[in-house]
Amino acid sequence: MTAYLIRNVSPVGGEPTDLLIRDGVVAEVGAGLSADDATVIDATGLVALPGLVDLHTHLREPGREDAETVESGSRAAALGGYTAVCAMANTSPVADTAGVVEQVWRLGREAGLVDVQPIGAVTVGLAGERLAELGAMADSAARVRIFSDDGHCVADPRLMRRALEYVKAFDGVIAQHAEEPRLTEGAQMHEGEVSTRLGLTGWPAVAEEAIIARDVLLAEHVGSRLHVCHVSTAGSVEVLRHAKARGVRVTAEVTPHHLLLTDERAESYDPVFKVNPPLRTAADVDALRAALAEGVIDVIATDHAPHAVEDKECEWAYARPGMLGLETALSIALDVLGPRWDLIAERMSRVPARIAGLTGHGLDPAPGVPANLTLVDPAARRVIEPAELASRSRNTPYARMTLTGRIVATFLRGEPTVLDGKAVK
Ligand SMILES: NC(=O)N[C@@H](CC(=O)O)C(=O)O
Ligand SMILES: [Zn+2]
Ligand SMILES: [Zn+2]
Repeated sequence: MTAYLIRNVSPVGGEPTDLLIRDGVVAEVGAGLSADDATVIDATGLVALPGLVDLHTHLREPGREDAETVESGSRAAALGGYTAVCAMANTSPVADTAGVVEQVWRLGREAGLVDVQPIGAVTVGLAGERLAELGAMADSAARVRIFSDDGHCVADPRLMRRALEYVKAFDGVIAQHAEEPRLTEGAQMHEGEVSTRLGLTGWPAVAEEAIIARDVLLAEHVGSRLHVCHVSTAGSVEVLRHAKARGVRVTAEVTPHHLLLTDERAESYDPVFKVNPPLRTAADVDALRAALAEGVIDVIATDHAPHAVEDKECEWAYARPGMLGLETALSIALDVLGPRWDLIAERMSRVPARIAGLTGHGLDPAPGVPANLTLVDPAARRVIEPAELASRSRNTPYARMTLTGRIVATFLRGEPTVLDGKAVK
């Protein structure tokens, strides 16, 4: 195993220093280190973050390997500065058995670019009728702790209650896609002024807020853990604030796109901007940003949702919802939050690692800590070229935009997965 000496890097909240990485861990931290056998990386001007952790990634394998594979998605993640991703269960077959989650987990190990932590489905086939084998998935080699029917809402309150009760035994968490299905039938975009003008069926904010309100009450009632996926409205923030003030065990995520883009993008009728939940208003974006800074929203999660060209480059009404996120998330966070590195580390690494129970991740470099970290050049600017992305899909909403910040290197347990901004394998 090669040792690496990272020279003159800025740790979060500290003065430039050197890091020596050896045998998978951070061996030494301090100015003026030397090691004859180490490969030296001049990191002047770079920031060292704990490796990013994504609570919400769609890797599409098994079933839609044309859109993404565990390997291609892992490479996109590493290039985005991630060292761990949680893979959503809406694959084909659905990840609702120990067999499927173990398959995804093994594929992640084989790719060896990030730790792939499978999420298990809450209900069999995501059909919302019967609980899946949550215990068997938790006991499997994949050690599943997060369960989600993402893509679908666990709409039946009795099933949701039973799922919350069930996962308490192993400190699991239910990650809810909050969408009251009866309020979003045929919905194409956010319900508001723009949808009225365009004549597209609206997805009202209340369809999200009503489910979050119900679920925080259920979580409180049974004393279990709830995580809310892709929060998108100002009203949801108020419900979460209220629940947290009451001590409910609820955490929440926001995506980069909901922090940056608004429903006005739909005016282009470009389906790249079609996503679930839909892009909302500028007032919602402002509320989400404030909630993220304040901690009412705990983490940024990408909801990286690759789709094949034929599912995306078609009429708006027929296009699948979802956009890529892994390779651009840090740049969007930097744009939205500014160079508040401690806040970025908190929202994109430390807190998501804690929610997922990934004990080797989300740790700032210190002697003996697993060397999961990423080096960022905050001054670099790059133009996003969809064809140059590592993802197998091209549905980025940032095509040809100039973004600030670039991942220079990522280390997974001391081994580089990215060097000089390029994937190592
Ligand atoms: N976000 C999306 O618009 N799509 C996701 C499903 C989801 O996250 O709900 C997908 O799987 O494509
Ligand atoms: Zn979802
Ligand atoms: Zn999703």
